Amino acid sequence: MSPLLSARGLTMVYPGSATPALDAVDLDVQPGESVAVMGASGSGKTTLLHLLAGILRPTAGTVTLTTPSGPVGVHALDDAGRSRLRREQLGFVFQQGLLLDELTAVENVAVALMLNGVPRAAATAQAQDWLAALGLAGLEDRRLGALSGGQAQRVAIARAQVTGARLLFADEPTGALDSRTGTEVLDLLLAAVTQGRTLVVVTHDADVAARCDRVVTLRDGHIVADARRTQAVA
Ligand SMILES: Nc1ncnc2c1ncn2[C@@H]1O[C@H](COP(=O)(O)OP(=O)(O)OP(=O)(O)O)[C@@H](O)[C@H]1O
Repeated sequence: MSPLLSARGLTMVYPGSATPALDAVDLDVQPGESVAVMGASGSGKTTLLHLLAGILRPTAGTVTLTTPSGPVGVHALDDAGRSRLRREQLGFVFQQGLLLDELTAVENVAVALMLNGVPRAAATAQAQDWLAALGLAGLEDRRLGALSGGQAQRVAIARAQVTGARLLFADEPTGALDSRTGTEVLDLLLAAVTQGRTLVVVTHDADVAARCDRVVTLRDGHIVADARRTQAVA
């Protein structure tokens, strides 16, 4: 099977820094797998995620995403191209950043579709369906700022999937949650994988990593381990 995402020689040297945050990393992500990215603080996890997802452009190396219309060299796209690719092809579950406190739950999800040209009424209907599927029926019209952390992460998971994105990126999705709520949020992310999506998740949490198909470990900008589980744990 050809990879959904393929990085070669991926290198990032931040301006003003003498050492690379990421150093010639090769990584293939297969469709339908869940990949946890682990490593000590400062090892390059978020940098890798941001390069794979076209949030950052690498200093050197390539990132190739297989899309329905063919392979795309993410590294070679300009800012507008990467922004469009993220909007149309990728889903993000970050601790903060994409969701707006002053919008309601349903508006936060619908806006992802509206940015891709879907009319408001259709976008709202689809957003409501996703929120209901993720256990937020009845909370659609509540402002995001008035939701709990776990509820807000459910909104983020709805938003990440409503556009039909096949590849989801999550950065510490359970980091700010108590363990029970964290488990529920992880259950929902892994359910997306069961339904055919692909997940790359940066985490410090060994429990999260233990439930992913594969664990990639970074140290000082290098991949030092890449372990695949042979059997899924229910
Ligand atoms: N915008 C930036 N400018 C300069 N250096 C940066 C920037 N972002 C990250 N770095 C540096 O790059 C290295 C990798 O950082 P990164 O955030 O990718 O690590 P991480 O493994 O995600 O860490 P954490 O677990 O603490 O979030 C670190 O040395 C960090 O200080």
